[in-house]
Amino acid sequence: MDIFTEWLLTTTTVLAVAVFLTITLYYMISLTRPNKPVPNFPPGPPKLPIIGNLHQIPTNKHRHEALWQLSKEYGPIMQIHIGSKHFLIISSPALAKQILKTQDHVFCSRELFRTTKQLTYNFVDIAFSPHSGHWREMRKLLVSEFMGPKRTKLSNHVLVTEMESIIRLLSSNLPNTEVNLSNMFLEIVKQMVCKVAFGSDYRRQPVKGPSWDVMLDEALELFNGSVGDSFPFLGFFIDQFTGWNRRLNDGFKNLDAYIDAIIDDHLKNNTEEISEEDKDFVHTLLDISSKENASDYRLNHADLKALVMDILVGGIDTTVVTLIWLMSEINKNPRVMKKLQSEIRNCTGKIEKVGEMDTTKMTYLKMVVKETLRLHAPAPLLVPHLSLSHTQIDGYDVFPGTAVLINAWGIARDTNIWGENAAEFYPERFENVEGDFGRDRFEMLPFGGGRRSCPAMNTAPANVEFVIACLVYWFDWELPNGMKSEELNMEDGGTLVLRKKVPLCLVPATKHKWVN
Ligand code: HEM
Repeated sequence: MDIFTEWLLTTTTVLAVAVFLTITLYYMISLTRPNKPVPNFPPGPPKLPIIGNLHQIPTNKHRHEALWQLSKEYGPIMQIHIGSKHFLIISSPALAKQILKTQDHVFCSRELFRTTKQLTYNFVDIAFSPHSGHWREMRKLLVSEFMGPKRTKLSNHVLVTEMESIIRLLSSNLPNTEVNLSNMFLEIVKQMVCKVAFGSDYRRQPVKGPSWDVMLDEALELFNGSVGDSFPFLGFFIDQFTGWNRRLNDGFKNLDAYIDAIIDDHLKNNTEEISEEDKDFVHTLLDISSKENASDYRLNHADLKALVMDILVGGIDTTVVTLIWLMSEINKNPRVMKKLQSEIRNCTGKIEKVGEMDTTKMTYLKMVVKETLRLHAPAPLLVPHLSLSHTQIDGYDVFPGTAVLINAWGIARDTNIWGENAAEFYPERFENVEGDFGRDRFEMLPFGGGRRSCPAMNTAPANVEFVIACLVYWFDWELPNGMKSEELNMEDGGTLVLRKKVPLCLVPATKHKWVN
C-alpha cells in the first residue's frame, strides 16, 4: 500500500467515525429534549418556488373572486403565499367573528407594505398604521372632530344645499335628458367632504398636475399595492423594472402637493380670528397641533397630512360607489324602485324643500342600502388585518405577522348563508334581522369589524339614504334609449374599491307632483 492510499484510508475512517459520533450525539440529545410540536398550518393550494401562489391570484382585479373559488376547494380558512408573504384567507362568518371579535386584540394591526409607507407619511395615518397609541389618538381625532355632531350638522347642511341645486338642475332639463349619475354622485360627495374637511371648494383643479378625479383614481390604485410589496429584498428592483416606483413617486407627489396647498391656505388664516362655528376640520387640526393636549399627544405636520389623505382616499369613493350601485340595482329591479318610491313619498308627505326630508322613518330605504352594501361591499377584502402574536384559529396555528384577508365579498354572496336567492337584489331579506353587521353578526361586513372597523359605519349610510331619498322622491327614473332593465350592465371593476365598470346613465323622466 503506498503512502497516499494509506493516508486516504485513515482520513476516510476518521471522517466516517466523526460523522457517526455527531449523528449519535445529536440523536441522544434530541431524545432528552421535550418534543417540539409541529405547527398545524391551515390548508392551501400548492405553491411554486419563489412566487408562491402568485400565478393563482390576480394582483389587480377580481382577487376576491379567485380567492373565493380557492376557498371552495381548501375551506373557509386557507393559507396562501405570495412571494415571501403568507396570507390567511377567511371565508365564513364564524371565522370572521373569531378574527374581528373574539380575537380582535390579536388581529388589530396592519401589514407594513413598502408602497403604503410613502403614501401614509411613514404609516402615521389611521387606516394603514400599526396598532399603537398613535393610531388610537388619530382615530379618536377623526371620530370626534370629523364625524362629531358639529361637522355632521355641517355635512347635512351641505348635502341639503347640494341636493337642492341638483334637483333644480335636473328639473330644468326635463324631459328626457340623459344624466351621468356616476359623475353626479362624485361631485355631490366631493363637495360634501371638501366643504367639511377643508372649508372651501377644493374639488376643482387644485394645483398644477392631473385633475382631481385622475389623482384620486391613481391614489386608490397605488394603495392597492404592488407585486414588489410581496418580495422584501427584490421588491424594490421588481417595482423599478415594472415602472411602479416612478408611478408611485409621481402619484404621491401630486397628492402631497394638493394636501400641502390645502394646509398652506389654512396657515395663511389666523385661526384665533375664526369663530369656532366657522372652523373647518383642517383649522381644528392646526389648532390641536399647536397645543399640547391632556394626553400629551402632539399632532405633527405629517400626522395632519396623513389624516387628510385618509379622508380623501377612504371617505369619497366608498360613498360614491355605494350610491351608484344602489341606483343601478333599483333601476334594474322596478319592483323595488316602486316600493321604495311609495315609502319615501308616503313618509315625506308634501315637501317643498329637500331639507325637510326625514329618512329615519324609512325602513325599506334602510333595507335597500343594506342590500346594496351586501352585494356591492366597496372593499371586498376589507383592509388586511395583521396578527400581533401566536394564536390558533379553528385549531390551526397562526403566527405573528400573518396578514389576514377576510373575503367580505364571498361571505355576503354565499348561498349557504343567504339562501338560493343570494345573488338576487332582495331588500326584504333584512326584515326582522336584528343586530349590527361587524359588531353582533358577521354574515356581511361592508364596514369590516372590531377595533379596525370603519369609523364612518353610522354616518356614511345616513348620507347615502338622504341622497337617494331626494332623487327617488322627486323623479321617476328611466333607462336611456329604451334599454330594458335586464340589459343594464352590472359588471364591476377597480381594485381597492369595487366600482361599476360602465358609468350609470339614467333619465329623470317625470318630476313628482303632490296630489292632495
Ligand atoms: C359607504 C361608505 C364606506 C364604506 C363601505 C367603508 C368601508 C370600510 C372598510 C371595509 C374598512 C376596513 C375595515 C376593516 O379593516 O375591518 C374601512 C376602514 C376605514 N374607513 Fe371606511 N368606509 C366608508 C366610508 C368612510 C368614510 C366616509 C370615511 C371618512 C373619512 C372612512 C374612513 C375610514 C378609515 C379612517 C378607516 C380605517 C380604520 C382603522 O384602520 O382604524 N370610511 N372602511
